[in-house]
Amino acid sequence: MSQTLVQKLTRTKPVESHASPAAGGLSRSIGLFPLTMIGVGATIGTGIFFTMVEAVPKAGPAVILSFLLAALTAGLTALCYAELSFRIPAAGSSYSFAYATVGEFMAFVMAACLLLEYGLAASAVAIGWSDYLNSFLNNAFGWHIPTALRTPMIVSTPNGIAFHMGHINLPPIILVALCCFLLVRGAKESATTNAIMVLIKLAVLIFFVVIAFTGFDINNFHPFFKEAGDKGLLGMQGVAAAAGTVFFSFIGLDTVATAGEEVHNPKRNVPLGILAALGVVTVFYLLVAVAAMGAQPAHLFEGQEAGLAVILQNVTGKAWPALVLAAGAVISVFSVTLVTIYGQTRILYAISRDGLISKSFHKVSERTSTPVINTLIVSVVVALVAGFVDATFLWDMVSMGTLTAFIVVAVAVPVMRRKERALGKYEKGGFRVPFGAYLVPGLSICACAYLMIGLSNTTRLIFAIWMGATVLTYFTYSVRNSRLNKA
Ligand SMILES: NC(=[NH2+])NCCC[C@H](N)C(=O)O
Repeated sequence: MSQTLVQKLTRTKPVESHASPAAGGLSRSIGLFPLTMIGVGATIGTGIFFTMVEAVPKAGPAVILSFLLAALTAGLTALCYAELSFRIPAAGSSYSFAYATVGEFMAFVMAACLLLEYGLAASAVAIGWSDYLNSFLNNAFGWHIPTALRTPMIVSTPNGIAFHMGHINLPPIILVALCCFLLVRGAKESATTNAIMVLIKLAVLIFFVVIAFTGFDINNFHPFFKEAGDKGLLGMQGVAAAAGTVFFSFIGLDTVATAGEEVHNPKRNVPLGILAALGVVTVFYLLVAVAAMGAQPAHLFEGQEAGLAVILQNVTGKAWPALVLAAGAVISVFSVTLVTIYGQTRILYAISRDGLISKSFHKVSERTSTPVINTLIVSVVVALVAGFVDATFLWDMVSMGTLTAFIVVAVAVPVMRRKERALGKYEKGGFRVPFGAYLVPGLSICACAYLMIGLSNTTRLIFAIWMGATVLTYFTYSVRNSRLNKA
């Protein structure tokens, strides 16, 4: 019996078909610890090394509250992801959640948001890596990478877009190639390499906290809020604005859910992995924020280019701690890029298996059990964007895509529970969002919508164009090739 258009747009994929991957699929090789490290690796990265410089001028010492607010927003979303990943442990993360609940069309829209959240983020993070590498080389050897080889062709200037012919940002391209090499070799190898890099970056942050605490002065916390006479937004308004800035540092926990088909015992490990990663990230960020605030007065943060490194230099009066920190940042951002590209390939894998995009994305190599063609295509696109485009274009689009994805996931929680009840299959046990099906997802939606308000009109316009292209693709290709047509 053929389906009407509305039936096609809202058809959902049965949960059972997510859970048991077909033969010739990905292999289960990742345990709880490396999985948690994937979450921490994807999340702690570029942001924490820089965000204080932008956030403290907005909130003053009350930036501590901004971190708590951002952690709360990220936490509400993480709870939703944890519940859904228990019910739908598939490689596609939020895309698969949407497909099982709000239907095929919304799942495809979600897929387009995820290309921003992962693909574009990978490019943006790789560009950040280039900056750290350069400052590390400069500090260590007094050598700069030549400007034409570390700046993009397409640049944003106060007067609009400018083209610098002959310029290419080479370091991020090399970084993406390295990540591609690792990811093609194997998921387990990549997870192990990642876990090692994560431990190094946590060690570097501990190093920062310990040294910064030796310069701790409680007076730096007075006055706690920005007061009348200060620049910018005051009191809690400043705190909220800074929370929007800090939030970026908390994105990435959902990467845990993209590993759903390569994890041992995913129904237990994926929810646990998300919550454990959230805990680790929150504790580290709060420690860093308190230590940094205690080490210098709030007004010093503004325009402090090298972020945390300068604080160490000021506290100790020596250059080597700053060097250690810069080296840590280089490793840290490497692991963010690696796992973000990993997440993107697994999401495309799931979409391709459902027939909504070309089949080549779910071809898995027999030798390495990794989706080789998929990984190559993703890497080339990520590398090209990173090599030629200015990062300022990218960050806001990443936030827009991510927040939209988070909202759809929150909607999916009550939909999923209802569906299971209706089918008489409500599963007891496992992880469930506390306080009923509506409170946490509802708060999560409000928090995300609030952060979205802060984004620029240009961002919203480009996002609308991107969505237009998505809808076009869906109607010209996906709706006709969906595997559910044959079901
Ligand atoms: N899935 C993602 N968008 N990952 C990118 C996360 C960026 C990370 N929170 C950072 O501060 O560097």
